[in-house]
Amino acid sequence: MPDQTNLSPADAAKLAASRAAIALVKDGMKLGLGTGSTAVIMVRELAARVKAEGLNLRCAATSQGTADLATSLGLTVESLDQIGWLDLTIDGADEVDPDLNLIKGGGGAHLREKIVARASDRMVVIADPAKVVETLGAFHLPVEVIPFGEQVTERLIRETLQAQDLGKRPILMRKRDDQPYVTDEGNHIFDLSLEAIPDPVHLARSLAAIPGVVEHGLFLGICDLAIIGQPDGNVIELRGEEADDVSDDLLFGEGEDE
Ligand SMILES: O=C[C@H](O)[C@H](O)[C@H](O)COP(=O)(O)O
Repeated sequence: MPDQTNLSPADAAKLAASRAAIALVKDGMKLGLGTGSTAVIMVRELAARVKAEGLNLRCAATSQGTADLATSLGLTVESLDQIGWLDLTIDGADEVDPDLNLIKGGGGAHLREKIVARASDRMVVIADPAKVVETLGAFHLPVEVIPFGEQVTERLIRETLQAQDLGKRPILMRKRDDQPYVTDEGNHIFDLSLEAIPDPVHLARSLAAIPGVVEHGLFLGICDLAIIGQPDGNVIELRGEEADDVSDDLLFGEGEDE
């Protein structure tokens, strides 16, 4: 297992969060495995624990990349439909606000991630402190769209943003090697630079109502617990109503007034 002292502060924090989340895993559980750099650390730690303790788990992955990694490390990966319903999903996030609302999809996996998270009794987010924000939106909001008619979809997204006074900043099609980025489902992604999302519920509803939009990266009311790792190996847990005060400490420093 990696030694915390050899890691960058961000990776040490991700490792601390991963270890705390994995402590929630029990023998016989059906688990959802997230996607992204934090999830990679978590999957490696999980595989090490499964090997050491001989745990019997069934896992559903939120991306092909995670499925490949987990399988290569000896975890049992099945499709979500084979498993049916999950006890727990552990995933990273691009932003976490004091109400445990999230932006996800920086790695392009938010569609499968949302399906897997909603099919879980519990979703636990693991993150480093940089992911904790007061208001969602500094991170670009990923919106997965069907390639058919995507310029029309972009126009409808722009009109939606304008109607909510969010339309002044660019909408960029995500690219890889100068070509549109293609998701695991064969779709494309528009990244919306919004700076701040004052009413995530309103925006989420409006985006979901656009026909070519498959899924946006706002995860509202889905996360049950956020475990924020610290570079020194400690963790801070944000849950429900307590999250407000604790995330103030993370945002503004312990004991400081807002
Ligand atoms: O699509 C990717 C996922 O939503 C990731 O969980 C998210 O982007 C966080 O990734 P990372 O752990 O690399 O910061």
